[in-house]
Amino acid sequence: MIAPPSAAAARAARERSDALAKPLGALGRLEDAAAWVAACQGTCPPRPLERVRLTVLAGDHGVSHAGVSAYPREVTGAMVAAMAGGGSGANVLARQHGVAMQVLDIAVDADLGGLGPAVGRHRLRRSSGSIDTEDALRADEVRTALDAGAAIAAEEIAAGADLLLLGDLGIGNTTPAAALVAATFGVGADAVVGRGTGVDDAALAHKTEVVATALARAGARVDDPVQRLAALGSADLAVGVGFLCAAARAGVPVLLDGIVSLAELAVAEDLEPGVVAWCAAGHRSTEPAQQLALDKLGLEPLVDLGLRLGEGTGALTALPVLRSAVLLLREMALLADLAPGG
Ligand SMILES: O=C(O)c1ccc[n+]([C@@H]2O[C@H](COP(=O)([O-])O)[C@@H](O)[C@H]2O)c1
Ligand SMILES: Cc1cc2nc[nH]c2cc1C
Repeated sequence: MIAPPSAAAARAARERSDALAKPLGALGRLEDAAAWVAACQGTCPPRPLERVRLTVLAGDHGVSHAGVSAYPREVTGAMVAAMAGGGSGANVLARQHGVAMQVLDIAVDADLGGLGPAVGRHRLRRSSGSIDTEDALRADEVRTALDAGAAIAAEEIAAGADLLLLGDLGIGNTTPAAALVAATFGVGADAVVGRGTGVDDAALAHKTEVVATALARAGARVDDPVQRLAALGSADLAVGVGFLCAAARAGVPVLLDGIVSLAELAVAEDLEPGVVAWCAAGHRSTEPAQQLALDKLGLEPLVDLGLRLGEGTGALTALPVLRSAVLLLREMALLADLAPGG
């Protein structure tokens, strides 16, 4: 069990919130958000979230050859290059909000060596297995991926981070993510599969079949989180699980993104109970699996704008809201200090 954030700091934050120059509860869920940051930092009022870092984990998926996405597999490598060059949606928002951002090629089906050594320094393999017909990974590859995720989180924390953001990039990745959510919470493919990049009705039905086939193929092995990642996950998803576990162990809070980060958290919480307390939900994605995981894990997202881009863009969009919550708790006057009569 991972040690929880400070209950005493959360209590102090609630008391301070109640004492601010406003009607009781008038800042709504911003009060919850500020209390979460205070609890994670173990201090009230919490420090401003100045040093924020985003890691985008990129990988390809065997199922992207199986008609489950609206876009071809080649987009993954092209988007990693765009991101390394600063042109993705996530780059725009990271620049706007002063977030240090990196993209890592974990298992892209392309040679991205031309982007320089940093992008590929945690590369594990070329694509992951097609989960409807074979395991995504061997169990030893899952363990290597979990260790890589922990090493990436450690690098980010060593660079100085008040808050970590986790993003994803990979054509087809909503299929293994949905399968992991279904297996974790014991629901069927129908309850988790969504349109991802925008598949039509026929492809949605096919994608549901692919997830159902994968779940049937994996069988009872999915009760074990490592076997679940091996059977239904991918290298990049397993790295994300290791990243979340390590951040929580180190007591560094994480702002989550869409379906992939929620699937990663669902498995992480099984692997090391207590991770979820160190995570906040950035946004509500359009994917049913993300909404199901949010509900099951007891998380309420900060924003709900119909985003379905991935890359960490939902977390980046929510970041100013979280920052506002912290500043309000730090800087507002107290009701008791107001001059009588104004
Ligand atoms: O974050 C989300 O909830 C989300 C929802 C739909 C699509 N995506 C992004 O789109 C890609 C996966 O979609 P798909 O249809 O190829 O499985 C991948 O690069 C994700 O980052 C992301
Ligand atoms: C262009 C494009 C950009 C993306 N960014 C994350 N997923 C993506 C999927 C596509 C297709």
